[in-house]
Amino acid sequence: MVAPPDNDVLWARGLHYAHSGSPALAGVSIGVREGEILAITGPRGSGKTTLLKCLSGQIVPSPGEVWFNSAPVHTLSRAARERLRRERFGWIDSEPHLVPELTAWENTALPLLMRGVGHRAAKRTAGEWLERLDVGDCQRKRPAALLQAQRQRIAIARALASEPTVLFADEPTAPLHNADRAQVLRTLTTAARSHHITVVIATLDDEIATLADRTVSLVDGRRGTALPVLDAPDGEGRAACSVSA
Ligand SMILES: Nc1ncnc2c1ncn2[C@@H]1O[C@H](COP(=O)(O)OP(=O)(O)OP(=O)(O)O)[C@@H](O)[C@H]1O
Repeated sequence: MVAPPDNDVLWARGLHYAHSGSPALAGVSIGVREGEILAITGPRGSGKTTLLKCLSGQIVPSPGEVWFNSAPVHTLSRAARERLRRERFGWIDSEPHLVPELTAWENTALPLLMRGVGHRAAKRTAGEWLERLDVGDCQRKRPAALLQAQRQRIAIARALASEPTVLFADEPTAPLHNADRAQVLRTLTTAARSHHITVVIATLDDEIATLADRTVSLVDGRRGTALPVLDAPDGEGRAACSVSA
């Protein structure tokens, strides 16, 4: 095994993965720089979710290597990978998975409380993130009393509140109305930048090209061809690129 470049917080080489014998990734190599917002795009079934799961240690590539902060992830035990995910990674799914018995603020504060943050501080932090995601007035409500779009905003607030080193977001705007998607993506990327959170985001939203630092496309489990560099009017997104399998 050859160690990855020092400036990549995440680095993966030659990732292959098959679901029950059906190939989903066919030799993807990728590096993610510290603080970068990297968008993974591609048509349905191109392997975006599988790539995020490999990079975040949820599944182990075979063959392939994943490194986090210059340490191998793919050789870790299941327990060690779970600890890494709990302590250093965040995950936003395409559907909000909230604890039904807990209120919005309790759901948002849960990862902080599990890390030993005091009740008062956790509640204050959760409240701030819920305000930022425009669901501050839902704090005392349980998921069943909320719209799916509100639940998703709470799930995003929960992921950001624990300030992970790397935040993985798999189609995070899927449950939102079109009108809300760009605003939520903007909030997510702005918050990540201000808190130095590295983001790897799989999305079909075109808006991401103007918000991400780089865009990598997947086609049939391989990296696609180069995309043109985009000049965002406000300079937020810095480029889009992708080359070779
Ligand atoms: N649990 C599974 N069992 C069997 N096949 C799967 C499973 N998960 C994904 N696949 C298959 O692996 C391939 C890649 O799927 P993946 O979900 O990674 O792609 P994706 O780009 O995220 O797609 P989508 O945008 O639809 O979520 C697809 O052909 C998909 O059908």
